[in-house]
Amino acid sequence: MPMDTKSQICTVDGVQEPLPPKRFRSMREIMKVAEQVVIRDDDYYNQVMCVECGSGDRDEQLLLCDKCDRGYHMVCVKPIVVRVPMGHWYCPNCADYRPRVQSMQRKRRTSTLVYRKKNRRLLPYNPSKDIDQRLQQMTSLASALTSLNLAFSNDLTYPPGMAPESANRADLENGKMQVLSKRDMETYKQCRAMAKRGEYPPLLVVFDHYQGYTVEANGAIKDMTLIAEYTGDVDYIKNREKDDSDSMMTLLLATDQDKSLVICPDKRGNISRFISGINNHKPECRKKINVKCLRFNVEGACRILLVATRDIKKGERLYYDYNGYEHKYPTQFFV
Ligand SMILES: C[S@@+](CC[C@H](N)C(=O)[O-])C[C@H]1O[C@@H](n2cnc3c(N)ncnc32)[C@H](O)[C@@H]1O
Repeated sequence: MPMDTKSQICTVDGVQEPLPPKRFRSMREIMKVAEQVVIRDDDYYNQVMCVECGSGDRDEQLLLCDKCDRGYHMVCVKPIVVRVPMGHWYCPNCADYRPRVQSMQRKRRTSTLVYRKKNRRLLPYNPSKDIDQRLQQMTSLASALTSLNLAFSNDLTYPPGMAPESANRADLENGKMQVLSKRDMETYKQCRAMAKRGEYPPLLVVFDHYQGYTVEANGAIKDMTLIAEYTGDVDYIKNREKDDSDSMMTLLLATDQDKSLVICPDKRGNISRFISGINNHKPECRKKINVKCLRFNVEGACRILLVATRDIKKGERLYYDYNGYEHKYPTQFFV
C-alpha cells in the first residue's frame, strides 16, 4: 500500500489538470478494514484429497473446483471428466455457480489441476549480460535514489528507534502467511547472491511526466520470475499513523495491532519502491498488471517479494496492484 505525497497531473475530458490533494486514511483506519489475504501454500495442494474417493494420489488427474478449491479425480466425478476442462471447472456441489462473463482469455485457462498448482515455482531473474546495459540500469536507479535523497539497500533494515528485527515474526500474522517453499527458498537465495555480486534484475528506472519515477523491463522477464524484494526500514504501523509517505508497504498484519509492521523506504530502499500501481477504479487497467506483490514467511520472518505474473517484454513498464491487501489506496487518478 504505497502512498504518495507528490503532486500529480490527471487528464479530465482531454485537459490536463493537477490532481486534487490526496487525503490519507490513518493506519488505524486501514487496519480496521484490512482484508486478510490468505494465500494457499504448497502444503495445501499437497494435502488435497478427492472428495469422492478420499485419495490424494494421481494428482495429475485431480481437478480443483474453481469455486470451493476442493479436489475431484476426473474419473471420480459423475459424469466422469475425460479431458482437463478448458477454462473454469465447478464441482457438482458448485455447479450452479457460473460467473456471468467469461472472456475468451479466461476460457483458455487450464490450471485447475492440483499438480499444476504444486509445480509453480519461482524463477531467478536473469541479469543482463551486456555490461553497458547493466551500467545504464544501475545509473538509472542511482540517480532516482539520489534525487529523492535515498540510500540503496537491498535488504530489510532495522534502525535504532524503529521496530527491532525480533519484531518481524511471521507467526504473529493474523491469518496464515504463505511459507516460502524449499525450492523457492533456493531461488530467493540465488537472487540475493547475484545481487551481492552486482548482478541485478534487467530493470531500468525511468522518469514519467505523469507517474514520476517508474520501472521498465530492460530485457525479457519470464512469468514467475522473482523480480525483487521490497526493502527499506521496518517500523511499527502504530509509529507511522501520521506518515503520508507514498511508498509504505504493509509487512505484517498482526493479531495484536500494536505489533503490525510496515516497510518504509523513505531513507533507504531498492528498485521496488519505484514500481507503478494500477488504477483500481478502471477494470481495464487490470490488464496492465504484470507483477504480483506477495508476502512470504521466509525462515520465520515476513518478506515481500515481487514476482512476474506473465512474460514481460523488454521496454514494458512494470505494474502491480497497490491494493493487494488493504483495497483503499487512492488510485482513482492513476494513469
Ligand atoms: C511507490 S511510489 C512509486 C514511485 C514514484 N512514482 C516516485 O516517483 O517516487 C507511488 C507513487 O507513484 C505514483 N504512481 C504510481 N503509479 C502510478 C500511476 N499508474 N499513475 C500515476 N501515478 C502513479 C503516485 O504518485 C504514487 O503515489
